[in-house]
Amino acid sequence: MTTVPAPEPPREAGPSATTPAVRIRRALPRDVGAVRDLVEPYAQRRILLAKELVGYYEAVQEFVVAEDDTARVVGCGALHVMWSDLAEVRTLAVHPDARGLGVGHALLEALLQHARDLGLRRVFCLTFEVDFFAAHGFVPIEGTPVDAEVYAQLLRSHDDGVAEFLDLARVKPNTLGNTRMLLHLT
Ligand SMILES: CC(=O)SCCNC(=O)CCNC(=O)[C@H](O)C(C)(C)COP(=O)(O)OP(=O)(O)OC[C@H]1O[C@@H](n2cnc3c(N)ncnc32)[C@H](O)[C@@H]1OP(=O)(O)O
Repeated sequence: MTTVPAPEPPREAGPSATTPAVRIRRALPRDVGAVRDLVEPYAQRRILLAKELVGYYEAVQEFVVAEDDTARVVGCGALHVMWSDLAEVRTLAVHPDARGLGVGHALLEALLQHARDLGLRRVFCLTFEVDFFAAHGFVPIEGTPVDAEVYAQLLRSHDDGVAEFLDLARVKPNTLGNTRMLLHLT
């Protein structure tokens, strides 16, 4: 569990400098409703992958959330392990009121630290937010960064996110315009 200090005051016009501190912590099953409410508007705009409510409960142990000093969940993100050395950052979302204040950065850093703690070497993401991820060391890639044997194993997954990672035809409409990015952890 990490406590994130109060974000720096906005550098330009933006939310008030009185923005409360946020705390990054593991998501609990009771957070699922708030996480779904956070993600849903972005999913409707096809920025994030839509999920059924049951899907959030199934994945809750992959999630961290950011809560403000009123215990309101203002951000979330997940780390999904793909293979022995590889995971994907998923469902990173910050409430529109809280964007541009460092909450997304704090969530992503927590997920990347979790990846390091798990002994992973590489983290993938599929995103429209290329500059944000590039600022954290991700670089755009082409194709799927696994060998043919691992690719064949991953094809056995029923997970839509894995299908997107593999760039399968059935999920191409979900991924149009997204950039595939990879980070090598240090
Ligand atoms: C793998 C995936 O999940 S891809 C999907 C990613 N999610 C989305 O696209 C959903 C919609 N977007 C969002 O929810 C958010 O904008 C995110 C998650 C992309 C980023 O979260 P935010 O909290 O807005 O990001 P954060 O504030 O940490 O950083 C954004 C920018 O604001 C800047 N910033 C940070 N703190 C402050 C501050 N106090 N004042 C002004 N700017 C600031 C950062 O430096 C950064 O600038 P940069 O992009 O030039 O480096």
